[in-house]
Amino acid sequence: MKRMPRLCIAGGGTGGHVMPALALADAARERWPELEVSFIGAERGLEARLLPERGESVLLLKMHGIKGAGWLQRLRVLLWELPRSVMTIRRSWQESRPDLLVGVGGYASISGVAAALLARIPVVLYEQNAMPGLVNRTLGRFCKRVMLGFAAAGSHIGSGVHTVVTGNIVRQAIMRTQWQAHQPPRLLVLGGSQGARVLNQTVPEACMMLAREGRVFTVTHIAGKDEAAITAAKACYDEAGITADVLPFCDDMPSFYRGGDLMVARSGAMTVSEAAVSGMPCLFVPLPHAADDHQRHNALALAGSGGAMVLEQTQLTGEALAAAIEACLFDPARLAAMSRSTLAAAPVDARDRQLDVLAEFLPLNDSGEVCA
Ligand SMILES: CC(=O)N[C@H]1[C@@H](OP(=O)(O)OP(=O)(O)OC[C@H]2O[C@@H](n3ccc(=O)[nH]c3=O)[C@H](O)[C@@H]2O)O[C@H](CO)[C@@H](O)[C@@H]1O
Repeated sequence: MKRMPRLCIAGGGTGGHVMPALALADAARERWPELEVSFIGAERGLEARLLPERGESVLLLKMHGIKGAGWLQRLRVLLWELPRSVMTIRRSWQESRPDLLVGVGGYASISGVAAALLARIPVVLYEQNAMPGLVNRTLGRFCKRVMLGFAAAGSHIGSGVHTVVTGNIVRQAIMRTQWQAHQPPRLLVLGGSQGARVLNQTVPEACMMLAREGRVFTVTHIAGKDEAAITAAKACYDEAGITADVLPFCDDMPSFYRGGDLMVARSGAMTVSEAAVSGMPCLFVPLPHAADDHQRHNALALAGSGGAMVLEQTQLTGEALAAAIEACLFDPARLAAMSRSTLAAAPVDARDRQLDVLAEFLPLNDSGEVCA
């Protein structure tokens, strides 16, 4: 029987890992229609909902993260959950061994990468952030390539690691969005894929102050799953007479980006890259305790081009945020200039660059088609 070439994408947990994984799968299928793509994820991750909804084939592992966990939980993960997951993965490969595994980060990535290395399957890692995480820095030397979402990450990875700056791969529908000014102006709020408490509290407060000064604008606010925060933010916008949509999660991010003039956001890697490709002017509030301060490094990639401003969470009061929003949202010329600057920093050819890296390790014939 003819055996189709197979790509396995391992990782997930939050949107910052799942969304680029989906974008990569779509791109790979488009370039190589015969390629079989499967995923390895965690039962607790966002992928457990999103991938089956899309009809994707996914092996979901019973795994917990170790970030912020106590030592007992860490030991349990490292000595029990990780080896068990590796065995589960290797068993699943008895029938359908992949030709290449891409580790996109998150809980399930480590198990997938470990299983692939043990089975001598080529591994490519994908680091989305401008400051690479410990796992990629450590495992990188055992893998064929490490694809970098931001060029700045390169200087933080050891010399024994083969890195390729590809940029972050953004879903095609978001690539097609184009920034345009609206009247009245529209403010977007995005606390990453899980919401951000500080934005849920401070942005409605700042908006209330602006409304009291007679400013007219609308708000779309993605707040995460915290029901109490959603209710409180809605009440604040209503009291100020602001037309606002507050939602826990948005499944239509292209419309979200199309519908805004300025975004206040956390600076997760994909938020920053999506803002760049859609030309979205931004006020970023980096997560202060992100590992190695990676959210600040991500934000600086756009701030350096002039398309974004970075606001410190420690100094983020309603007044300070209101002043920053005021300075941008009601100045069409400034917004347009910021939009041009974000676009100039956009990873426009990340898709091709990532596929070119994968092509080095997939079984392809001379015409670049996958071969059985
Ligand atoms: C708290 C935390 O650990 N955050 C990390 C996590 O962020 P997080 O998961 O928030 O990731 P990003 O900001 O990088 O990306 C969020 C992704 O989810 C999508 N999205 C978001 C909200 C929504 O309602 N709908 C939706 O589809 C966005 O379009 C984007 O594709 O992974 C990132 C990438 O490694 C890191 O930079 C962040 O530091």
